[in-house]
Amino acid sequence: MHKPLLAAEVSEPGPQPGLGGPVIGIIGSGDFSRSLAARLVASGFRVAVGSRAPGRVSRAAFPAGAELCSQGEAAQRADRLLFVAVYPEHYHSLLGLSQQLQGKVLVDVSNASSLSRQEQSNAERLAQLFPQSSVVKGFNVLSAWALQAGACDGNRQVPICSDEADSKVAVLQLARRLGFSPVDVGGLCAARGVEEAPLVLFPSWGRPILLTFLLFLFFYGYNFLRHILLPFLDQGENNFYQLPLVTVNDTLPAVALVTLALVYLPGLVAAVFQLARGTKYKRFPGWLDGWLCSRKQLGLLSFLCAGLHAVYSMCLTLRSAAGYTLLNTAYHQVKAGVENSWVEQLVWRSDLYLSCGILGLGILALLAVTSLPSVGNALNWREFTFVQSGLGYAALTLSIMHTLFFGWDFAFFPSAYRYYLPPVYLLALILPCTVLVGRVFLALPCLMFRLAKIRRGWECTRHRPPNHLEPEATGDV
Ligand SMILES: NC(=O)C1=CN([C@@H]2O[C@H](COP(=O)(O)OP(=O)(O)OC[C@H]3O[C@@H](n4cnc5c(N)ncnc54)[C@H](OP(=O)(O)O)[C@@H]3O)[C@@H](O)[C@H]2O)C=CC1
Ligand SMILES: [Cu+2]
Repeated sequence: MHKPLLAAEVSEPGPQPGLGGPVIGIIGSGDFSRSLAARLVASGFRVAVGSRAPGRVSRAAFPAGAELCSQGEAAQRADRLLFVAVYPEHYHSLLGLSQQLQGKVLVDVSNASSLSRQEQSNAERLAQLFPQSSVVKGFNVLSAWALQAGACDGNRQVPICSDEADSKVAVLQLARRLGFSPVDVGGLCAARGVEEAPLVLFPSWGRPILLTFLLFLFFYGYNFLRHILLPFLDQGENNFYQLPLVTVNDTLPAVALVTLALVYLPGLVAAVFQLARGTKYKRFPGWLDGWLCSRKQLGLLSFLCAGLHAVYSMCLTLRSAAGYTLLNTAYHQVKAGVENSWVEQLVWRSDLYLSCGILGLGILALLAVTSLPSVGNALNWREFTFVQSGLGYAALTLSIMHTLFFGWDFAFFPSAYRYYLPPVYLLALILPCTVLVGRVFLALPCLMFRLAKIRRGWECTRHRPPNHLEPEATGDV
């Protein structure tokens, strides 16, 4: 019923380059206009770029298939779609074009200049200025450059909204033909959110960062209490010099270990849910969904803490305090007449924990690299699962071993529980060990086969033998 918005709409698979595809208009000749024109021409459309002063615009900046003309001419030449690539504060300067723009679809591509939900959206303002045209909001990609970037960015999602269904369909089709994945986000009242999306700072990182920060605060506070405050109050020991480096370095591995455990815990919880419900088709609770979606961020934060811990550890011996302690120990040893202070057991301990730590960090680095979209996309499904799950558990196991070797047998002596507080590494081990035990438990054949069946679509209620199904189906239970 709606008139074809693009000539190409009738003849799939789309307009042919140079063969007279539909004309798309663009008002404005700035950065966005140039990038859009290049992409439109490359996709086979003809383009009319309308400028206030076409003679002043550099012809070389636009592709050969784009025609530079006045704003009025562009409005007239456009078959139906016109992009408004002008800053919103200049929309009113286009009012003289109202006649030519009548009945046309105006695509508002502007981004918000600040985050303030109360304000009217730019698109709604444009719709008020041009009541005779229909306004569609869309194409809010991260930058004009992202718009131009070809195939590698092709799957980028672009939200699109409008109150006019026909016009919205036309813009959705155009976006698809330009290689984007358009998402219909509803009416023009959604425009404000669309305009603000490029301004939101790391939306998926807030909670993981907060969680990591809280863990840091907890472990740092615990270390401060156990190693600095209580010894000071109790025996007047002055260990405050440890605050900037030693205490931070005692805290970072604990945070890294617990955060890494938090990457793998939601997967186990999800498996338990599926086993208990006997189906994978029921939605997980919201908190679990959110947690599952934060695993990549948590993993990268864990890697950051582990990396910092490695750098801090390498600097430990550079400190003046380390030099003094070594000299003092040597002096005491000379006085006591001890010639050889080699303790075979402790030599093994330090070599083992260092080696496990280095290997664990190396694997974490590999995981971090494969979590980059460009690298992850190059792996097939099996490779990705192997790296993210198999190697992930290897990193977790090595980190636990690193901590266990570090703790050695000291945890078995009462002196480790100064002021009745267990050492921090013991606290940090609780969650990771629970995750590892949970994983081993799920690898038991009976659970593993049932879970594999569920993940292939088997449902316990549907596949039960009829005599089991009956009472439930009739509601007798
Ligand atoms: N959707 C997205 O992801 C992105 C959207 N944008 C949006 O695109 C729009 C244009 O951005 P961009 O191309 O970077 O900006 P530019 O400053 O590079 O270009 C703006 C153009 O507007 C034209 N214009 C028309 N009327 C006026 C006027 N009265 N005063 C000044 N200029 C006028 C000018 O062209 P001429 O002189 O030829 O008339 C100028 O080249 C903005 O609304 C911006 O928010 C920008 C980047 C990404
Ligand atoms: Cu360590």
